[in-house]
Amino acid sequence: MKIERLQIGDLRNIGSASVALGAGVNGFVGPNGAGKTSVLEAVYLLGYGHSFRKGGRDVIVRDGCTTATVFAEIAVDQGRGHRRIGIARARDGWHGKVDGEELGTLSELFRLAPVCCFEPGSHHLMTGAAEERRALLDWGLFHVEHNFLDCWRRYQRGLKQRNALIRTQGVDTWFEPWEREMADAAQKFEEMRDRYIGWIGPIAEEVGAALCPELGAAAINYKNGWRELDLSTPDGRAGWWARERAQDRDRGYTRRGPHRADWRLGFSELGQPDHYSRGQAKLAALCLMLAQVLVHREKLGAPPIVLLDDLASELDAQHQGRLMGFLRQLDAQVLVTGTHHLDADRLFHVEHGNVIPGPTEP
Ligand SMILES: Nc1ncnc2c1ncn2[C@@H]1O[C@H](COP(=O)(O)OP(=O)(O)OP(=O)(O)O)[C@@H](O)[C@H]1O
Repeated sequence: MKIERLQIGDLRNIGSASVALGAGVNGFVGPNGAGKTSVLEAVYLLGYGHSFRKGGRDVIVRDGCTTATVFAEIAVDQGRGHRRIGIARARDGWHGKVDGEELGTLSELFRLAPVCCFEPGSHHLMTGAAEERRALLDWGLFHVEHNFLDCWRRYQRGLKQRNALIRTQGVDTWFEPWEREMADAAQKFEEMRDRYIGWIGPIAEEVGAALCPELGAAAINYKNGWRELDLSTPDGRAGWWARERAQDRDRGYTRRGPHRADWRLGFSELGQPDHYSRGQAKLAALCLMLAQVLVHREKLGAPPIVLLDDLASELDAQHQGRLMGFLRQLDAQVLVTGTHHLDADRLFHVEHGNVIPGPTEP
């Protein structure tokens, strides 16, 4: 999909902006605090229903206003179809719309708006907690495997119930139905994760070789969250959870299962991901994101939208050049921000929350 027009209302310092985006690279240039990242944030909200920046949900709403809105006219099916999508952050929570219809759940909106983002905090993906990395993996699966969301939700519901029983000293027989439900859902979505890792592994290797050959060979390291337990036993996952109940009660939570899975991108010339420098962690995160862009394109026929925030301060000129060449080859729609001139197909000047098309002064 590609965004043809983006409309933003009362988001951060942007009162009202209507932006006609082009295919290819759209550059947003302006001084610090102008509102460039907020434009990217608006697009990100369509794809995730939350920001990539820290802070509560309400900080995105412009001071003194009640609701932040983002609407987009998008082209789908290689331009053969058009949809109107929107999201609003109001006092009572998030609201989504597709073609004028209010949505009961936002997942329909997210499915229409696949977005990948590389921003100044992306290095945390490699060096921070596993939760963010799992979310990234599951984002990829959500788009390419249609049953994923259903299985994932069933598993999360079961897990929540099991953890509640652990905390409230529930008797063993109450655990069994939830453990069976979790096992059924987990088996299905772990198969999907295995498949995804199988697809992305060789692609990540190629991306690493193209983007940062100096780091050596890239390889995905995936851990399924079971810490080597043999899942092929006759009673499988449910059996393990039953046998581990006593220890889980001691620890106060379910210690094993796909909710503890993790994945990272390692390089033959680097040490453990935990020891990556900030710059190395950024490159690894970028390679992982690009590999996801490629898997998405291969499975769904078109790449997701790519957001690159403050690229010039994140990557040196050589890596920037390789990245942009890569994205142009993929025919991805890119939104990139910077404080100086950007190499873009279409430029916008951003100042005091206004987004103005046209050439921009360096
Ligand atoms: N809720 C809010 N209401 C009004 N203004 C806000 C709100 N939250 C942030 N701002 C302001 O909006 C602007 C948002 O800036 P943004 O981060 O988008 O700028 P930027 O152009 O990307 O800047 P930089 O180059 O420094 O990263 C800042 O000036 C900030 O002070």
